[in-house]
Amino acid sequence: MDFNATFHDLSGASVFITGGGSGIGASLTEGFLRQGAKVAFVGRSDATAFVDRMEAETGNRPLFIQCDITDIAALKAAIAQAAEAHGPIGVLVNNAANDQRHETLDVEEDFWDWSQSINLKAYFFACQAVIPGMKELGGGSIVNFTSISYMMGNTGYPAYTTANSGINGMTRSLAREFGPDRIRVNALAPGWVLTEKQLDKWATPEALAGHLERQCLKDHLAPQDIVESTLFLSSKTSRMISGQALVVDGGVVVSG
Ligand SMILES: NC(=O)c1ccc[n+]([C@@H]2O[C@H](COP(=O)([O-])OP(=O)(O)OC[C@H]3O[C@@H](n4cnc5c(N)ncnc54)[C@H](O)[C@@H]3O)[C@@H](O)[C@H]2O)c1
Ligand SMILES: O=C(O)[C@H](O)[C@@H](O)[C@H](O)[C@H](O)CO
Repeated sequence: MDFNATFHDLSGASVFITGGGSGIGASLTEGFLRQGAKVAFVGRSDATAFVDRMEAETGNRPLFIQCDITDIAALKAAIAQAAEAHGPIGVLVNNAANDQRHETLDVEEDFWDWSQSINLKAYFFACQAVIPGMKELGGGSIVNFTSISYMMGNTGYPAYTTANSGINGMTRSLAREFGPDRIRVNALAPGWVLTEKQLDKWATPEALAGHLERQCLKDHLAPQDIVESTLFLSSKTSRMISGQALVVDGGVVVSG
């Protein structure tokens, strides 16, 4: 993968990424590794082949910890393990999510709780778990992945869009509370990013064409298009940016 920017302070930084083994997360892992960061990531399924490939391609081996983030005790233990290996976490990227489609009238309580536990609850408790270490470090950066889906008023996954919106509220509140500790908390809202999963599951030619119609820029987004924005929010380059939502969507959501 080719990146333009170097963020010098990310070299040697202890970075924790949820869902860093596939989709956008895999590109994030690679992006941070190429900056020389010490990267730990969690995911549900074994990622040894990906870790080996990353080491071969970047010369920097990430630490993979198998963990289902709906198990908050396991998530906290994974963060503690990463901090033990790499030092206190200076950058947290809450990236893992699940955009499984569902109809409002079909949703049962169990599905709702499952969706919120991945798409919102795990985000909060990951933030809570890294904050004491960030205080020790004298600061840190948290990047919470959300989506433009709720801004577009998309249908077909209301539990997911509810969580996406909640992430922005949580981001602003934590940014206010921990700003005095120099901990920055921002959200990053991608547009439609053509990961293998999206291509496999939802990207019909009609849906792709309709979405491109709504973008100012007429190229589809790829996972690597999200990486440098994340590195920027993670790095001290953005030292006075906190409580914001950065939209990276090719210009679907145009403000003003
Ligand atoms: N791809 C898009 O078009 C798009 C658009 C807007 C926002 N986003 C956001 O970007 C982020 C990444 O999306 P993506 O498309 O790469 O998703 P993805 O489904 O391709 O990957 C998600 C990752 O999270 C992991 N994960 C999911 N549930 C988990 C669990 N319970 N425990 C541990 N790990 C778990 C998966 O294993 C995977 O590695 C998400 O926050 C998503 O909301 C994506
Ligand atoms: O993660 C998401 O938010 C969704 O999975 C995607 O479907 C796109 O964002 C949406 O299609 C944009 O219109």
